[in-house]
Amino acid sequence: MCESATDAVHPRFFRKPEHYVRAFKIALIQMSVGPDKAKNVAAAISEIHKAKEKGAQLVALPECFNSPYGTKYFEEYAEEVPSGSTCRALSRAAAEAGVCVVGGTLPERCGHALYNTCTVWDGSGALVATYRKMHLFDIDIPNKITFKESEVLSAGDQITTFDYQGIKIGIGICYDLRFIEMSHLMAKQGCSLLIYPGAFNMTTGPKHWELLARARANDEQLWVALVSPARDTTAGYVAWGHTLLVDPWATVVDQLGEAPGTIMADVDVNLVEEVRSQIPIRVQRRTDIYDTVHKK
Ligand SMILES: NC(=O)CC(=O)C(=O)O
Repeated sequence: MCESATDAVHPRFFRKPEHYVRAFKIALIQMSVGPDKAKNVAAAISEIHKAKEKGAQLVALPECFNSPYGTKYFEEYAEEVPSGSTCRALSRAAAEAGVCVVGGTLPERCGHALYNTCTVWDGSGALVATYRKMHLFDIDIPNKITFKESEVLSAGDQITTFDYQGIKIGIGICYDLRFIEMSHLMAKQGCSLLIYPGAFNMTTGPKHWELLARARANDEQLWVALVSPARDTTAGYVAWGHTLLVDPWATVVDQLGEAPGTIMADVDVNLVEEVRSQIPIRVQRRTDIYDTVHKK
């Protein structure tokens, strides 16, 4: 078998660990979420196993997959991370299926504070990352939608990435998608994929959901996955749905509609390198004139 030029010159120093991969199969689960927490969690676990059977190696769930999305629900549905029953179920499912699980989000209780939190589990069921939504969803569009997460939630303050078999993945939650500085810093930290569990609504969804996913993919030349709950028109907050995957060329690889469903696709990091080498904006930035800095 041919050795690559790099291996031939520096056999010891440049060889990547055996478990590193260049591509993997991702499953994005757009599931229905209702008021019955146990039923929501059981549905998520069942979807993780189904995705594994179809070949998924990393499975991502939507924002608020164990609770309806709304400030009046967070206190009642909140759990401690990682000791709560939802986290224990996610850990068990990840270990039984042997897949990495990006556990959407759940309302987290920590002392007196509540957070909108994403947990990430590896294929042995170990917690590898916890991310608390950093930009709270406080908006007021008269006669359309007014929402104020900050009435009950506290904001996280840690940009969070994790390693999946040599591929760095960043996590954001819903409204975070609007903040280019955050995605830029995750890209600077080496991410090839950003996953955002999210639940845009019937006003902002059609206007901005796909636009922002493609914008972030194009700005940072990486993969972007947005994972929404399915639409429930009887809910207090009606989610847009439209779970989607965008590649580093900012092309929509697949997008669901409003109904429950799953996107199964290959995420190939070679594409990240292809775009970044062919359109080299990363090395052409005028950081002598401007910059984006990580303060915390
Ligand atoms: N629900 C959110 O956090 C964000 C959202 O719906 C939007 O930005 O629009």
